[in-house]
Amino acid sequence: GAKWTYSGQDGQQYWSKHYPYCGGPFQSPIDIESELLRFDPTLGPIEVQNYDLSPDEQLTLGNNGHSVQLSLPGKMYISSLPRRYTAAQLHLHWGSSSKPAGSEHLVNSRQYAAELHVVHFNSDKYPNMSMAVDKSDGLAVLGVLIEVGEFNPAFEQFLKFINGVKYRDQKVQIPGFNIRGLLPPRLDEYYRYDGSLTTPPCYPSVLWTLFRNPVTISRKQFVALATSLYSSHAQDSTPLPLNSNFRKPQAVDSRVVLVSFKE
Ligand SMILES: NS(=O)(=O)c1c(F)c(F)c(S(=O)(=O)CCO)c(N[C@H]2CCCc3ccccc32)c1F
Ligand SMILES: [Zn+2]
Repeated sequence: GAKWTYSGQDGQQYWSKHYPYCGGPFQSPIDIESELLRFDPTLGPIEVQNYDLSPDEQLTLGNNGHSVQLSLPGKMYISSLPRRYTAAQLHLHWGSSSKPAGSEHLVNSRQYAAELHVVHFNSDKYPNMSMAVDKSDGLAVLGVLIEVGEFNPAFEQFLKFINGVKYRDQKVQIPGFNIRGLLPPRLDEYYRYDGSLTTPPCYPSVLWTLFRNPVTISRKQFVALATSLYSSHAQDSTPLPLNSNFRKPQAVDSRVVLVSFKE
């Protein structure tokens, strides 16, 4: 489709010109404010299967010009939702080294340094991501807030390869590792709401699960993420740094955010 960026002449306030859903309802991300929350006792712990990948398994780490993404094997899935949601890829959103706040979701207007998204599609109903991406029950994304603190060995399993994907469309094969290690310890505390892709085409097709507890990466790890990548191709004369790749919070309208925890 048409090119889009996070700022400038093709920036997020113009996305709806070519991608009408971006100007529609049920958009993500949102600012998760306390007064929107409703405790839902039926929200049990998130259960994931086959996230512990063997190092014999090869994953493709890539720079798609909008984020750094890691392809995930179809044996990984979420088993605690009414339908099986099979993993497709994970990617991140982050700020810049000068402005280290780059999460997409905010919690009571607090923006975290970065955010991890693990994208899954409803494989009970659809054969692949492409068929699921624009269906209202098509996708489920697990979101993890990231703050700067302790070094994170799980994130290092792919961050250590980031210099191999500096430029748009570069890809490298990396050994599998335990993807569960990227998630916070507690999968029973999360926010839940109906939303959308946070990039064009912004389809309102995502069941969002944002874990309550952030994880940490070290400042060195954050700086590597925020300063290593370019959205331009290697041969382009003007290298465009890839950072601050987060969409601003969208209107909540009459949506309620469910929470799996009481206080
Ligand atoms: N925040 S978000 O809404 O979760 C989100 C992103 F922010 C994001 F950048 C991506 S992208 O890296 O593919 C770059 C542009 O779409 C995705 N990809 C999804 C949706 C698009 C189609 C597709 C096909 C296969 C695998 C994943 C995806 C995305 F879902
Ligand atoms: Zn995302």
